[in-house]
Amino acid sequence: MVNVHCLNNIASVGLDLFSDDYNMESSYEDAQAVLVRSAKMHDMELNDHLLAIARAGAGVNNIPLDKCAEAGIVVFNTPGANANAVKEQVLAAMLLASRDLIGGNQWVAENKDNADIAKATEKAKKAFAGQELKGKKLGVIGLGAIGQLVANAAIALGMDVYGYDPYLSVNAAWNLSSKVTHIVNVEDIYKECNYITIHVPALDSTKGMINKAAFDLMQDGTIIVNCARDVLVDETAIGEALKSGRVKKYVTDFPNPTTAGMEGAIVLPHLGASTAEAEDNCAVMAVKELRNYIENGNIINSVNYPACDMGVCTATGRIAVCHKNVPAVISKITTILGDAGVNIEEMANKSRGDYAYSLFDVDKNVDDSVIDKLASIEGIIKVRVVK
Ligand SMILES: NC(=O)c1ccc[n+]([C@@H]2O[C@H](COP(=O)([O-])OP(=O)(O)OC[C@H]3O[C@@H](n4cnc5c(N)ncnc54)[C@H](O)[C@@H]3O)[C@@H](O)[C@H]2O)c1
Ligand SMILES: O=C(O)CC[C@@H](O)C(=O)O
Repeated sequence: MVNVHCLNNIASVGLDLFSDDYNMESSYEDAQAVLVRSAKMHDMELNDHLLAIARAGAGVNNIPLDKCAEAGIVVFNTPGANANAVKEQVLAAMLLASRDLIGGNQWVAENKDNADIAKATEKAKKAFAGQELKGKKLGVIGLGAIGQLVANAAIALGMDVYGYDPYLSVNAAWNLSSKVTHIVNVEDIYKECNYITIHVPALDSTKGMINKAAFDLMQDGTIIVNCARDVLVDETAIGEALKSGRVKKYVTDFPNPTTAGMEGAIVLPHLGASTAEAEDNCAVMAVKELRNYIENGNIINSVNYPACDMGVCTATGRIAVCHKNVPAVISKITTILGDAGVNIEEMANKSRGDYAYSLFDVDKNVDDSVIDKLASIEGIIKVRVVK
């Protein structure tokens, strides 16, 4: 039985994919597999028997990735599974920032008892007039799963789209409309665009990237949309930019003591991925990733270990090894297996930064004493008999 614990609500269509070999009632302390959305895991204990964490979503800044890698815990996310939901919210955000639909709706609610509301409407409505998206310049910072969908949708709405992503993947580039202007210096986005939307992960290198220096380059009346993470924007500086009129509206999906109630901000309660479709997609992908890792040792869509996929094991046994990316680990493993009379029928060895992962399909069951010898090799973090 494999113990599974969910730290957040995970859609049942995903959880239903676990077979009877999984115990869904496990506590966090006893879990071998954890499913999580936004729960903050940085201060949580990581148990020795924890094998994997799957983030049903894109952002993994709530998970201590290095600490997990060091403990041989493979962390997965679900790339692209909620991208359409966020794209649709970004379009809504740009529209809400362009037309005062929120103010207009509030006016109607406040005047609901006025018998002459229809007449009063025609006088009052000029206070809520806005501007169109068509023909405006949109800067998209980060052209991954979400950014590329936003860029393409904005092209379809008649916007002039500028895209910036120095690390753009080949796949993302293939999916991007050729009408998107490729920007190599993000400052050009700040200078040129009427709307700017950000879709990059929260990393040390991206925190505060939209800051006072960026606002100083912008035109008066720029609209900023942030459905990525609050830390990407210097929110003290954006408060000042809203007061000065440099920024006309700040739409953010992340309420915090600085943004909640901020004049000129439209603050949403982290709803970007909150559609039934996105929640289902994320849950299904996350559970499939966990099952593939636990049952086959395969790693697909990890954010702290390399991809490594040998399919379903057809040999007698399979051993999975999380280890440091240092010389001679593989030769030491093969020597120990060879000395034990175990033949390796197939193997894979992949690395990612400081960490590596290896799978060995072997011709006989390996006893515990051999596994203990493998585990004692310097640089080996975790050894698991998958089959
Ligand atoms: N509001 C929500 O509910 C919600 C939902 C999903 C994702 N998100 C956030 O959005 C982020 C992006 O999601 P995604 O699915 O598009 O991820 P992704 O990994 O597919 O795309 C991120 C892109 O950012 C690019 N990038 C990294 N550093 C950059 C930089 N300094 N400048 C420009 N580009 C840079 C990468 O090359 C990549 O193409 C997530 O990390 C998450 O924080 C929020
Ligand atoms: O799980 C959620 O609701 C939010 C997910 C989102 O922030 C993400 O990074 O994928």
